[in-house]
Amino acid sequence: MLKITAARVIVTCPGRNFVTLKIETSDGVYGIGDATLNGRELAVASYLNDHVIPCLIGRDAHQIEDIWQYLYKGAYWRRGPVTMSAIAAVDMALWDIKAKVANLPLYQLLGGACRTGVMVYGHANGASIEETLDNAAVYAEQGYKAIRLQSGVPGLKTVYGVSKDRFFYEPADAALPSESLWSTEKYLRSVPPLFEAAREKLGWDVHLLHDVHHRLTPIEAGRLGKDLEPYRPFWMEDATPAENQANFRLIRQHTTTPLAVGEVFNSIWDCKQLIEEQLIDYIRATVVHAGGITHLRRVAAFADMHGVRTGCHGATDLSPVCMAAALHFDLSIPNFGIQEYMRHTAETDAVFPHAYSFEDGMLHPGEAPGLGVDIDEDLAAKYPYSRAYLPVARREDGSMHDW
Ligand SMILES: O=C(O)C(=O)C[C@H](O)[C@H](O)CO
Ligand SMILES: [Mg+2]
Repeated sequence: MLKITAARVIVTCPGRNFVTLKIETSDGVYGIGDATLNGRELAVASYLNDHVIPCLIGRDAHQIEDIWQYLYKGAYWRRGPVTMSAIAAVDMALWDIKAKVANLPLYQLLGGACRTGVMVYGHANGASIEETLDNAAVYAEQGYKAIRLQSGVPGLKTVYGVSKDRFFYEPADAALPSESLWSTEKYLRSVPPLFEAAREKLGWDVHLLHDVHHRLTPIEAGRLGKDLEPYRPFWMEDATPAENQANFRLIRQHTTTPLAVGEVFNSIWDCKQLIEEQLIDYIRATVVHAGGITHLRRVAAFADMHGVRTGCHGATDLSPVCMAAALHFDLSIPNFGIQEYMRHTAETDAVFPHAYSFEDGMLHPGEAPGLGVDIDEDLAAKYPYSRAYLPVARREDGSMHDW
């Protein structure tokens, strides 16, 4: 038995907030897990400190599945982003421990590698089409095989997903939610010219992606998907809010543009109908927000039965611990699609030293035992928590719009 002797939550803010769980065992081996939920970080820290850690002490760290079931079924109040991020952090840490004890990189415990590397996509953005495509050209020169394009919208002051910084993008932008103005009509007019110009400039050998950030109704999403078909996007992401999974039937009726959704999902139940009815082509649920490696493998297996591939979220608000775990997962599953890769800053990378590396448009988790990532607690302590929120969107008449 490998007894869990201690566990603690480390909150740090090297430019943005991260929450990390560290579990220690009787053999001195420890594991870490990402528990970061952007804009609600302290809720997960409390869920872990006040409701999970007391139940972990004394348990056998090798019993990953039993502990997962205990934390999921035993919670009574099942699911939700806070609960499932807390469970995810425990799950990642326990897989880290098990792989360290086995002296193997985690992907070897998940069935070994199904591929030589993990194809990633970078984030090109800019205030104008020209600026966005100049940014995209840099990613193409760096060897990226896939690039997401997000451009400013003429007539709108700011657009979510368009960073003030050329290469680093931090979604949480203020200590209280900033408010941005939204116009669907202006947005819908702006995207097709962006993709037409992108194919002109970048050619057809690079995958081009776009994120709608839940802003359209199903029929508007169908219209945008149809408008983009001539430019063959790799996917149109978060086209419409997905609480009503049946909404995607309407989009599917109008366009063959591939659909991706799921970065806000926290369990298989959020995507069961979407997958079963093949209403999407890529499921974006992540290790940190969907219950960890144990649950995400179930989602991937279910998706594989229905011809759906993975496309895990990988923004900067998912820590390098989650990125490392995602890469082991991505390497080991048969229906991997693509992995989002928003590079972290040097400050963040210093707090989370890691073995994963980028080469020729792909990331690889490396061969270090476990997840291959650590947290420098002394350095982490130098960056105290600093409240930050994601912005909200209001329409031109002042009414609230879908996130
Ligand atoms: O990376 C993406 O696809 C995003 O949509 C960014 C998210 O809005 C961000 O990670 C939310 O915290
Ligand atoms: Mg997104």
